Amino acid sequence: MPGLTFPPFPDNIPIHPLLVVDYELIKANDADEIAKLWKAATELGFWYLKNHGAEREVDEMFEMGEKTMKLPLEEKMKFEQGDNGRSFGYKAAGANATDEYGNLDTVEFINISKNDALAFPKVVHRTYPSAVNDRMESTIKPFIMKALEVNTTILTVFEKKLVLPAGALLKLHKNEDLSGCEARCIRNPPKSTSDISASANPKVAIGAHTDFGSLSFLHNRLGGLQVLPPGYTEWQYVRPIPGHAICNIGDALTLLCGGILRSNLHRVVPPPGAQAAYTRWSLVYFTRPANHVALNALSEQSAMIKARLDQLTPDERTKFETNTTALEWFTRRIKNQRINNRKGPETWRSSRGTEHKPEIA
Ligand SMILES: O=C(O)CCC(=O)C(=O)O
Ligand SMILES: [Fe+2]
Repeated sequence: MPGLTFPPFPDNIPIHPLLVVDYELIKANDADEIAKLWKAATELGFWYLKNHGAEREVDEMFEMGEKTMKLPLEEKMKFEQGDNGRSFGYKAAGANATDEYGNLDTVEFINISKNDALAFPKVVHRTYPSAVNDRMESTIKPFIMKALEVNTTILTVFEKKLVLPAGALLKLHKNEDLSGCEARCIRNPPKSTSDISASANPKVAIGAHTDFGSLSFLHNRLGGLQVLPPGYTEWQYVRPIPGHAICNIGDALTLLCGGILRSNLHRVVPPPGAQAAYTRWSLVYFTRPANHVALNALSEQSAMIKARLDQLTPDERTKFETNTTALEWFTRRIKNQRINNRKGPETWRSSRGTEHKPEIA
């Protein structure tokens, strides 16, 4: 995959421009860049991140992903995540619903826990296929370390902007704590030529969702990611830009800050135009709070978060007092997406997070 050239991303489709944030300037504490990051994180919840310094690690992760997905299905299934709401391990194509009707997803992916990667060869949560183990120290750990650095820098900015005490967010995301933090490499198969010509209503690869955790650090090469920005009724594509990561806020962070930072609805469809004939690879690092963290707004630690909650009706406010832990939140969402657990539309609804339009599929 690295080095391959793809047909261009088409111009004649609805595209949503994201703000471009320069990571080097964020690290240098540049006030204008921090203002841009804050605007992106509070208005849409998605932005491009350039100069993140992880390109080499990202390419190597895609190589690892390709090797892993090339293993026989029978071998990969030995490491399947299962139906109990565990995320780590392999997920086969078609194991998750993409909507309340029970349509199936088309992606396979491998999720590698941060705790397992940092402790390797010690097993914290579970074991992985050989193609993962072979690259754990040379590729996966370095990628995770880069992603952690990026996400820690960004969380530190948010902590200040939310006028939280220093370390208030970081201490909920300690490296040594057990958490749902994971790296995910995703493969979506190419569409056949007949599918492409009949693609007025393309099959959804990953259903509409908000991410579960705090921050996502995403890398893709082909189009297919779509966002539903506030006030829109039509999905908008996000154009992949070489060397630019896509970052977004997840539910856990939205909940902790009383909704000031936005966790926006998104989904993945087959790549647009001539790109649809290619296998689509993507890679995400999900930063999530430690398992024990209660997902309630931090209003006692920030007058800004408290003021935000005070503007809400009592009903709206209860949304930010989930009284569930991060582990319970993830387990519920993951478990109810699994098609094997489906009883009816209510199962899909039970998998929902803070989505502002849960009925949209
Ligand atoms: O593949 C992509 O571009 C996005 C993947 C995604 O949204 C996810 O895995 O949560
Ligand atoms: Fe996502």
